Amino acid sequence: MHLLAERLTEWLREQAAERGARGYVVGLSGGIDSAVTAVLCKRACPDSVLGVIMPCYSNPQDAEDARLVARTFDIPFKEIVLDGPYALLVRLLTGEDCNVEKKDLSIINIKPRLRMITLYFYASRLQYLVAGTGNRSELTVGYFTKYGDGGVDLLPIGNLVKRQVYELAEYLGIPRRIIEKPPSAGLWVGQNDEAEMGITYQELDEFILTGKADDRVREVVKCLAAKNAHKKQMPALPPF
Ligand SMILES: Nc1ncnc2c1ncn2[C@@H]1O[C@H](COP(=O)(O)OP(=O)(O)OC[C@H]2O[C@@H]([n+]3cccc(C(=O)O)c3)[C@H](O)[C@@H]2O)[C@@H](O)[C@H]1O
Ligand SMILES: Nc1ncnc2c1ncn2[C@@H]1O[C@H](COP(=O)(O)OP(=O)(O)OP(=O)(O)O)[C@@H](O)[C@H]1O
Repeated sequence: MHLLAERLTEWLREQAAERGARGYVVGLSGGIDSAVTAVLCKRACPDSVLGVIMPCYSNPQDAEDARLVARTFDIPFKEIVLDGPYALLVRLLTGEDCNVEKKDLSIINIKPRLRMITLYFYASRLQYLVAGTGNRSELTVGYFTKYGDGGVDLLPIGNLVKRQVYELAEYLGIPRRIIEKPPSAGLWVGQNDEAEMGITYQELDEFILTGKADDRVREVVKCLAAKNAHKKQMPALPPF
C-alpha cells in the first residue's frame, strides 16, 4: 500500500504539471472514495487542493463526515449548499415542488450534475483540475451519473476495485467512521449502492479480479456494463 500511495501521489503531481494545472478540486461527500481521492491530492499538491462539500437535501451526518476528513488532513474546504438551486430547477422543469422521497432518476441526477457545475467553477477560478472519485468497481458497471459525478478531468482511484480503496483508506488513516459506513450515492433517503446494483462490492470485485462469480452475478454485471457502456465513450459522431 505504501508503494501504491506513493505512485498515485506522484502520478497526480505529474498530471497536474503536464496539464498546466496548479492543483486539484475534489467533491467531499463524507464517503470513502472522495476521502481517499482528496488525501491523495493533498499529498500530491499540499498547498493547492480544495475540498467542496455540497449537500443537496443530504443527510447532515455526511457533511459532518466530510468536514472530519478535511480537518483531519488539513484540506481547505468550501461548503456550498445546493438545496436552493436544486429545488428551483426541479420546480422550473417539472412544475412541481421537489419531493425528496421520490426515486425519479431524471430528477435525482440533477444533484450530481449541479455538483459537477460547482466543481468546474472552482477548477476554472483556481486553475485546478477536477479529481473524480470513481473506482474500478463502479466504472466496470457504469454506476455513476453521466456528466454528473462522471464529469471529471481524471480518476486517481479509477484502477482500484472497492476492496483496494478500503485497503488504501486504512493505510492513509481515513477515520474509522467513514471506512465503516455502508457505501451510498446518497441521492435519496436510504439509498444503498449494493441494493441498487443488485450485487455486493465483494461479488463485483471478485469477478473483476478473478473472473469468478455465480451465474446471477455474471448476468447482473454483464447487463449493467452493456447498459452503461455509453457513459465511458465520447458522444457518437456521424461516420462521414
Ligand atoms: N445507449 C446509449 N447511448 C448514448 N447515450 C445513452 C444511451 N443510453 C442512455 N443514454 C443517455 O444516458 C442517460 C442515462 O444515464 P444517466 O443520466 O447517468 O442516468 P442513470 O444511469 O439512469 O442513473 C445514474 C445511476 O448512477 C447512480 N449513481 C449516481 C451518482 C453517484 C453514484 C455513485 O456511485 O457515486 C451512482 C445512480 O444511483 C443511478 O443508478 C440517458 O438519459 C441518455 O441521455
Ligand atoms: N454532498 C456531497 N458533497 C460533495 N461532493 C459530493 C457529495 N455527494 C457526492 N459528492 C461527490 O460525488 C462523488 C460520487 O458520490 P457518491 O456519494 O454519490 O458515492 P461514492 O461513489 O460512494 O463516493 P464516496 O464514497 O466518496 O461517497 C463523491 O465521491 C463526491 O466526490
